[in-house]
Formats: sequence, structure tokens, C-alpha cells
Amino acid sequence: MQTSTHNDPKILIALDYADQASALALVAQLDPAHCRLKVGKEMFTLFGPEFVRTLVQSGFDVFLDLKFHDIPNTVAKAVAAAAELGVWMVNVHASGGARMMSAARDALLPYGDKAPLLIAVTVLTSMTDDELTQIGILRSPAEQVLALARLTRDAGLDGVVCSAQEASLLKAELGSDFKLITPGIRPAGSAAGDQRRIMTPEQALAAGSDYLVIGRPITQAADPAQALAAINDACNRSL
Ligand SMILES: O=C(O)c1cc(=O)[nH]c(=O)n1[C@@H]1O[C@H](COP(=O)(O)O)[C@@H](O)[C@H]1O
Repeated sequence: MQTSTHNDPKILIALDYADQASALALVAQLDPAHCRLKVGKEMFTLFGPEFVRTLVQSGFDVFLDLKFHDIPNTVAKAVAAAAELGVWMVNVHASGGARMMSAARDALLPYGDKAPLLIAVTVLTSMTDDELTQIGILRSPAEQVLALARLTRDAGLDGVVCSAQEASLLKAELGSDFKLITPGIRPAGSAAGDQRRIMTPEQALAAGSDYLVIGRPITQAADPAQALAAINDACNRSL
């Protein structure tokens, strides 16, 4: 039974496919009551806004994951364009700074309660301590995530993308209303791939994640619908 996730599905499936037919074949097996869909840079670059509209018209909440990072004016316009598509969530990079994030937030004001949730990426879940050092960030990943999450909250955004490993710290520091979206989720026994700071779905929810971004453990499974159902069941048991 997938009961407690019906009204607010926790799983955001990352549709990272190189062809539309494969993505739509997966979507045809899914129910908007049990999951939401994430469209990222690969599919948006290949298939554009029309693909996003198709998913929205099929009744799915869509997280448009384009991680905007540019000058404030450009990001504000991009975020407004995402709102026009009717997406449920859109994101920017927190490292674009407070002024960029405030401009994005202000661009959504005309959409009122139809505005997508506006989220900022903190430190990518694929990054290690050494990689942060290489780009001049001498703080630990957790310290950097917390600093960027504070900046995001102060700019009036709805939440952040972070690793579930940082979720309990952020909930304690920033409060329960500030949403945590956590990729890098791996059910026990599934391959980490390029992800580094990972957790299981149950651990992530227990740590305070509001939504779990899951790609390959579902999309590459022999039976993706069954893989989703198993993850939702495990999540429901842990809620
Ligand atoms: O913003 C994201 O969604 C994101 C942020 C991050 O820090 N790490 C991360 O993996 N993602 C996305 O989450 C998805 C994870 O997919 P899998 O690793 O296949 O589960 C990919 O689409 C990534 O682009």
C-alpha cells in the first residue's frame, strides 16, 4: 500500500534519458499520486519546453532542474519562464549569491500561489572534500552547505537541494518549514555510480529530507514501477 505519500509524493524521479520514447514509456507506468518527475539539463536540452508541457498536461508535478546560475536579471527571466511552463519546482545555484536569489524570488511574485517552489542547490552531492578544496572552498561540505542554506533562507527561497547527510543539521538550524530536497539516494544494495555523499531513502527521510530525488535506482531497474513501489513502501514504513 502506498498511502501516506498519496497527497504529497516524496519521490521525485529524475528522468535522465537520451530519448523521449524511453522516458515516456517509463512515465506511462507511473501514477502522479505516487511520484513527481524531475526534468534536468539532458532532457531539457534535447527536447525543450514541449517535453515539460507534455508531462505537466499528463497530471504530473514537474521539478524543472536547470540549476540556473547567472547574473540576477538573466536568472529572474529564466525562473519566470519556468513558471509559465506550469512547473511545480525550479532551482538555482545558491553560489550565484543573495542578489541573484532575491531577483529570482521577486520574478515569481506575480504568479502568487501558482508560483513554483524556488529551491537553491548548495553543494552538489557528487562533490568530495578534495574537489571543494580544488575550487577554493576550504570549509567542510557540511559547513559550506549550511552557509549557503542560510543565505538561501535569508533570500526568501523555499528550500535547498543538499545531500541527506546534511539534512538533520539543516533542519535543526533552519527550521522545519525550510524544504530539503535530497538527491544522492541509494536503496540498500544499489550502485552509487558517480554519487559520493549518499543515503538510503529511509535514512534520508529520518534525517529530515522532505523530498528524495532518485534517478538510476528506479529508471535503470528491470521493473521501474516495482522499484518505485518498493521505495514508497519502505518510506511509508519509516514515516
Ligand atoms: O539538483 C539536483 O537534482 C541534483 C543536485 C545534486 O547535488 N546532485 C544530484 O544528483 N542532482 C540530480 O539528481 C539526480 C540524481 O540521479 P541518480 O544519481 O541517477 O539517482 C540527477 O538528475 C542529478 O542531476
